[in-house]
Amino acid sequence: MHPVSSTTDDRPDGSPRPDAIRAQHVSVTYASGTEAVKDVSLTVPEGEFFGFLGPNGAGKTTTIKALVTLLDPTGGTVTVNGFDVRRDRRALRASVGYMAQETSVDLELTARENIRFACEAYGVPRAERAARIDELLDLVDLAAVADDQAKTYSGGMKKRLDVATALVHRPPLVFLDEPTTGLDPKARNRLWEYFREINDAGTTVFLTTQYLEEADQLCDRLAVIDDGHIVAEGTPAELKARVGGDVLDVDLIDDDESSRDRAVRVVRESGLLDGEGSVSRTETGVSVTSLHARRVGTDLLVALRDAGVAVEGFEVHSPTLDDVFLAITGTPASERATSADGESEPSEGPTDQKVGR
Ligand SMILES: Nc1ncnc2c1ncn2[C@@H]1O[C@H](COP(=O)(O)OP(=O)(O)OP(=O)(O)O)[C@@H](O)[C@H]1O
Repeated sequence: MHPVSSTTDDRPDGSPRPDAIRAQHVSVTYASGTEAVKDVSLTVPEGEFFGFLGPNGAGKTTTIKALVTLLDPTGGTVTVNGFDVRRDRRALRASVGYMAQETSVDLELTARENIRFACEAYGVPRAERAARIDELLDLVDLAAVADDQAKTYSGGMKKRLDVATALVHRPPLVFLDEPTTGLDPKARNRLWEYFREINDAGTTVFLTTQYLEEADQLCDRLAVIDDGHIVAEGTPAELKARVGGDVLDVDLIDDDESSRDRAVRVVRESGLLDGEGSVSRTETGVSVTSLHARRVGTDLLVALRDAGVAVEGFEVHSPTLDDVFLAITGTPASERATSADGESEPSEGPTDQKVGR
């Protein structure tokens, strides 16, 4: 796999930005034998908002853990903020913030107390703590409830508190592991604002997500991981351009597997796509990507009807990152979910612990 190349602008004086993350041929095999990460190479320059996108179980969390020294890679080399993941573990950990998927908030404590605890754990000088706590409470809009116990907070508020605790030591690089999973759209949008603010202030962000829209909204550049391999990389616009054409999504009344397969055959055999484009099953029907999707859409619907395939609805649109995933892997992201058992320990891995603590 080729390393993910940088497209971020150089500095004003023309010198290239140093790399915040440099990972070469990284692999992680768990003791169970699961090869969770296979030959992953990526480079993230300072200041970038980088997205690591992939379905459930693709290897996102394992990659982050290898980057922040919570797991030892089975193979490959990693430097983060110039620190080697094997040789400079302590310095590396002190130089990054990490918001894990599971909350680290102590529900019995208030927001202020949670942040103060994180300041102590990260060694923020005593004299600076009060101001730092107020600054972070403001950043994540929790000042008004700062002295309420965290158990009274909504899911979104707890996530915001997690963001604040990951930032207490002002790390130049922050890892956000699926930070908005399970949140409603309003809470998600609010978190996006903070992530943008953090990045605008100069912090490099490495975000993992299953939400293609999230990656599209926030990220300068993306890598898509599937089954431990990086399968695509580029800016959101570049990835969408890879789809090559517009997308016709057709929902079927009978959307069982054989009906969807039949619809795929009908589209392929219709000859309407002039030998280009692609057609794949979706969860509820079929998706046709073609340079001619807009022009031949109606004819395709007629062909389906004539073949006895009942159509419930359809839509033609410009490609989204969902379409990118489908085009790259041939399967919708949602159909590729595998269960992350999370049971056995990695072959060389130390136990999980919060970075910097
Ligand atoms: N501790 C572990 N022991 C054994 N296998 C594991 C362990 N943790 C994860 N895996 C497996 O490694 C693979 C990658 O999992 P990982 O959690 O890195 O994926 P992910 O992309 O972060 O997914 P999710 O969105 O579910 O967090 C999966 O097959 C998962 O079942």
